[in-house]
Amino acid sequence: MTDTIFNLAPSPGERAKAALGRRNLVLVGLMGAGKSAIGRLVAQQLGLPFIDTDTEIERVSRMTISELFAAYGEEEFRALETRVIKRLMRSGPRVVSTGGGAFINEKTRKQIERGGLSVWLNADLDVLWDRVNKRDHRPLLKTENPKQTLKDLMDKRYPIYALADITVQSRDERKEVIAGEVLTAVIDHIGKDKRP
Ligand SMILES: Nc1ncnc2c1ncn2[C@@H]1O[C@H](COP(=O)(O)OP(=O)(O)O)[C@@H](O)[C@H]1O
Ligand SMILES: O=C(O)C1=C[C@@H](OP(=O)(O)O)[C@@H](O)[C@H](O)C1
Ligand SMILES: [Mg+2]
Repeated sequence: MTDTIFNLAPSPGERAKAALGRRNLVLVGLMGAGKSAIGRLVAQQLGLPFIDTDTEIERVSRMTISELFAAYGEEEFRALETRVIKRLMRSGPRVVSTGGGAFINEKTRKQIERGGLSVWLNADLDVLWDRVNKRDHRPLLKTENPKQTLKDLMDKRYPIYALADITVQSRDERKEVIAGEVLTAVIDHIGKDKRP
């Protein structure tokens, strides 16, 4: 009997999904914060579709992000990014992981504010560096001193990421734990919104 009652209690995923309604859950933050990896897990727990905007841009352009930067430059990439996010924010719900620069662009940020609930995956420099250092597919980090570049981007971008609806600390902890904290933060945030 107790078991039956226990099993009927909604899971954090179900509660967060109900709280989200038709809104998209949008992950923002710097390169290496875990937006793509955590977003995928969060979507699984919510039972919602998952879209990574970089993957979507690569799909529609039939080029990798590095190829796009090399052939057309960052400005053209940002224009594509804005267009993809605008389209995604028109319907929902789903989980959307953005590229690190998306939320920094004012036009894109306004679109996210209208169609989504934003979550900043905040992380310190050493955590980010450890993660991005393992791969070389990020064009903005192809500099003489990529760790310093990352630090400069943190200084510029963190005040803007801080405008997100919710902040979750991404750190040296299992991905499932961070994904669980995102769900709890969504439930808490929306609960607070509804209080008189
Ligand atoms: N909590 C975590 N623990 C260990 N590795 C992680 C964690 N979060 C992300 N990663 C790894 O760090 C790398 C960068 O993550 P990714 O999701 O691509 O970041 P972003 O999309 O924010 O740039 C990936 O290899 C990913 O698997
Ligand atoms: O920070 C940025 O401006 C960028 C981050 C990348 O995505 P991730 O944050 O998923 O690495 C990708 O969109 C592109 O290389 C530019
Ligand atoms: Mg990513």
